[in-house]
Amino acid sequence: MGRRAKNKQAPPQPLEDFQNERKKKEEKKLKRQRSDSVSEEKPSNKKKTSKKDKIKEPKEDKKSKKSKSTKVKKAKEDVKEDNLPEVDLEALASAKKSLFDDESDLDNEIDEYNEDDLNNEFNVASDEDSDVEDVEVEEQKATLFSDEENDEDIENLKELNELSTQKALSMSGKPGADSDDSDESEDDDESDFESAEEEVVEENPRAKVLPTEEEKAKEIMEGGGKPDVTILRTRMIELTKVLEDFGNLAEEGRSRQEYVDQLLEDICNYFGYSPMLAEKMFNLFSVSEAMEFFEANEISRPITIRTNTLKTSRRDLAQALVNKGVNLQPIGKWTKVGLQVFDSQVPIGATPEYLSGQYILQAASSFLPVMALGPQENERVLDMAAAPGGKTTYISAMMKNTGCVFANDANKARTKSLIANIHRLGCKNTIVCNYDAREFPKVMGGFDRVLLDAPCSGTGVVAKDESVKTSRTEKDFIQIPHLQKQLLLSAIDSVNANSETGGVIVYSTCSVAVEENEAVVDYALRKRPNVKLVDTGLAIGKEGFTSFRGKHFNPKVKLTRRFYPHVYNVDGFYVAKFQKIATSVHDDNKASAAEKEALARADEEEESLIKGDFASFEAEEDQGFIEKNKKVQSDKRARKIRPKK
Ligand SMILES: C[S@@+](CC[C@H](N)C(=O)[O-])C[C@H]1O[C@@H](n2cnc3c(N)ncnc32)[C@H](O)[C@@H]1O
Repeated sequence: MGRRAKNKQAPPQPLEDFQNERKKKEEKKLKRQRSDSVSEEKPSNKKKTSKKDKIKEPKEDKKSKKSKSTKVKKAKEDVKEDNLPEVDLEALASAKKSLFDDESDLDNEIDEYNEDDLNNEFNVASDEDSDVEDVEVEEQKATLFSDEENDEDIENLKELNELSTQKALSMSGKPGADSDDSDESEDDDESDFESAEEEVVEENPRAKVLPTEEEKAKEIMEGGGKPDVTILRTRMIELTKVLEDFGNLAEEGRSRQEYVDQLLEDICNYFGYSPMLAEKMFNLFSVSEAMEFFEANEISRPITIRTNTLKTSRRDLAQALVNKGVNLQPIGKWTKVGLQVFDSQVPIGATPEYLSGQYILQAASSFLPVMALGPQENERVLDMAAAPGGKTTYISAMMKNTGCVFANDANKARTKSLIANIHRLGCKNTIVCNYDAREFPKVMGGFDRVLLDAPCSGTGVVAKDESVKTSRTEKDFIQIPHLQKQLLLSAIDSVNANSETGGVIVYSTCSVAVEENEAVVDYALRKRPNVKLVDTGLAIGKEGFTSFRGKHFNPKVKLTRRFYPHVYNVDGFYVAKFQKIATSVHDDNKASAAEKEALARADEEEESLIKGDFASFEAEEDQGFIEKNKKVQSDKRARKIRPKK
């Protein structure tokens, strides 16, 4: 039972606006928390509710409910309304603290970069319609971009987009061609918001939030087999509040775990996750941030395209597309090739520019591993898991069609789309191959750079593929990392440590699970001390975890980067960059994928055996044995490494 937003909303914000807004909100939140703690010092049984304490109701009901208290009891009474939209983003957006903190209208209806969907979605006016040029728009086009793309160009593009939007609105006969509806509604929201600030309600800080088993059974009965979404939403907000200030808000005699368990149950019912996955994702964040993450997964990410610089410049592409009625904007300062598409009067996956390979539909997060890889002209680069080629074609473009890119994928069927993209985008320096990537370096080694965009559980792209919510099992989070570890070792062994320009390995996944990210990187650092982690060089991203739920990783794992939908409005992603500092015996490894698999299995079994044996080595007297064992292991490793010449 996913709670996906179904209503088309205003165009999504560019990443930078999204982040600035988030920053402002965080500052506001801090301010609010500071003033909360000041007011806590003054004893009072009256509490002034901030606008974020209020549960924002759907527009038609909001005003009439302004004077009501936020007590859970009251909220439960409100459940009777039956006209609720499937997901009330507004209500979620204005909940306590940063819970569902994002008030921006980021939603659009397209779930995936499925070209047919995109074409239908954006085909709001016929091609002939777009021939009717607006004189004002024409004049603007002439000055759209100067030779060097700069901020002024971007401003020009914004203005041009506005004119183009107005033209589209007036052609479609929709109201608002001369006014900005979204602004108006924001003002409207803001005024409701402000008046809520002034409200003073009596509140029992230790209100009963946890339902009894009987109450839960009743909820299910009254909801016709499943709990009512409004009850769930209200309770999630209240549970989050309590968990964020447990000492002051929890009911006497109730444990934190009871609140967490209830919240997880509600998350599963409301958003449609399996209990295992809900808990796994919940554990990655603070309680309120976890709620933001779950909420962001209900909203599609913006449609983005990457300019193929082998064929055109972003400036020329933007101009050509704007001429056709595509409303777009640069994604953000961190990329010089990305454009965000707000809407279009033409099918975005079938324009002449698309068909002639001037751009590719590509998620913004997908640019990041290639930027971290930083391929140079005339290098030899391996893309180990390349299909359908979004990153291969970017690598090829960064190398300006020089050198050689080996684009490999184990799935033969998927190499068809890889080949099609390589052809369409005019990549002439690329060779497609079809191996299990664990066969490298037996197939070929000595690359200047290797990208491993690994097969993964897809927990970062739930907004694109809702099936992830229920299809992933515990076993996946053992088996997938098992494969990822072997692939990463093969990637490392396939790089030439003495490369004059590179010696770089980038590991990426579209998963947020620690098992597939930090744990894999940490494993590689342990197994291959001839590599070190280096800064990804990416302007955005959160630091990788150095410890997680009792597991400690190499401190350098901090250099890896995590990307989250609720923070950057991009798919959940992970990027790690290694530099190979010395050759090792493994570089000459002629083992096949099957042999490596068998070895990895034995290794893992041994590791877990050792872990089991060492489980009682916590005591101080055993510390000496542990240290001695570590030294023996590291001496063994050192003997295997040959220093870089
Ligand atoms: C995340 S996708 C790659 C996306 C691609 N890099 C892009 O940007 O378009 C992972 C790919 O790994 C491939 N794959 C899975 N197991 C593999 C293996 N053992 N060796 C090579 N490729 C594998 C899958 O077929 C899939 O195409």
